[in-house]
Amino acid sequence: MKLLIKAPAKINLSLDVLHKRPDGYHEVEMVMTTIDLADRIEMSLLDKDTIKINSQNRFVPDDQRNLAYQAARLLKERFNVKKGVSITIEKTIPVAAGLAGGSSDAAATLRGLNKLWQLGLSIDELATLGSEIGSDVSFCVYGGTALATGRGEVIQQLPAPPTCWVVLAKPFIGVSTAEIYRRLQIDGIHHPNTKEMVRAIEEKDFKRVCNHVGNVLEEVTLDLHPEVAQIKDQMKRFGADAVLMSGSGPTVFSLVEHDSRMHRIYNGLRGFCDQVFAVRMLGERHTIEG
Ligand SMILES: C[C@](O)(CO)[C@H](O)COP(=O)(O)OP(=O)(O)OC[C@H]1O[C@@H](n2ccc(N)nc2=O)[C@H](O)[C@@H]1O
Ligand SMILES: Nc1ncnc2c1ncn2[C@@H]1O[C@H](COP(=O)(O)OP(=O)(O)OP(=O)(O)O)[C@@H](O)[C@H]1O
Repeated sequence: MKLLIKAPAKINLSLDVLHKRPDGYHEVEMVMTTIDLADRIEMSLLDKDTIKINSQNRFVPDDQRNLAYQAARLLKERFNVKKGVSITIEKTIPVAAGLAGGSSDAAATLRGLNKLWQLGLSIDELATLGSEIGSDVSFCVYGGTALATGRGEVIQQLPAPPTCWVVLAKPFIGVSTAEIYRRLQIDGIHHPNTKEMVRAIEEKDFKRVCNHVGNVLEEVTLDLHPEVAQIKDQMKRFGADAVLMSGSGPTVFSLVEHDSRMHRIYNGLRGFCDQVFAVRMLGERHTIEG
């Protein structure tokens, strides 16, 4: 038996850090949404009781470091599964880019194996399990658009944001999420207005969404990698309606209403960046399966 499942990337429309917690994580308030840029995960049952990971991408580990492997192992251990699985990851989402690629592969693996191994778990149960793998995994289990709090694992669904283009550009660098959080100076943070972002989405007000994008990790990554600021400047110059770094970076995205400007930004950034994409947001939760 075989299953093919999509693992979409996310962007953070806003990302705020409230304080550092005693467990070392940061208490966050984030508005996240999935986009039409996805890895394809193929899962097939194995007679042998093992987890096999295959990927052509040289940056993707094929052992227990892979978050998809960790998802399969978690389900096997927790539910005493004696079957094996072969997981092939066709990577489209740039690696270590702030787009939750690994987290989404893990979430897709949880959803897929729930079917393949006939575990009968609810989506909420899968999301709770996902939080044991990484802070972004719970959101990725649901997909769609959400307000994420706690360390990122407390998910409150939101309606689809207003329709627009998302143009993404990733410079030739990778970023460590742990290092960016470590370097963040909590005092003196300029907090984005999360409530206003949520309201703008609920009212499908594109201009207001654009006015309230914000990411407190941006400054930290920009200090380390000035090329991220250059990409932001270029996108603004080419006419983006809003420009922001996603997650801990280094990928920068712009929100664009008009097709002509989307083309201008996309063509202007190609050649200058490692990878450039122009995609739509997926909107609400139910659209991500398949
Ligand atoms: C930057 C974001 O991607 C935004 O969506 C997330 O906050 C990070 O999510 P993630 O990569 O799934 O994070 P995890 O794998 O759980 O943690 C990686 C590292 O980031 C730091 N980390 C992560 C999440 C959080 N709320 N506070 C933290 O301080 C911790 O040092 C942790 O060791
Ligand atoms: N399935 C996977 N795909 C990509 N990278 C993976 C995967 N599993 C483990 N990794 C490891 O995780 C690291 C971070 O990769 P990933 O693409 O998930 O980062 P990210 O998009 O910045 O994550 P986030 O936005 O959640 O912080 C990589 O350097 C890689 O070694």
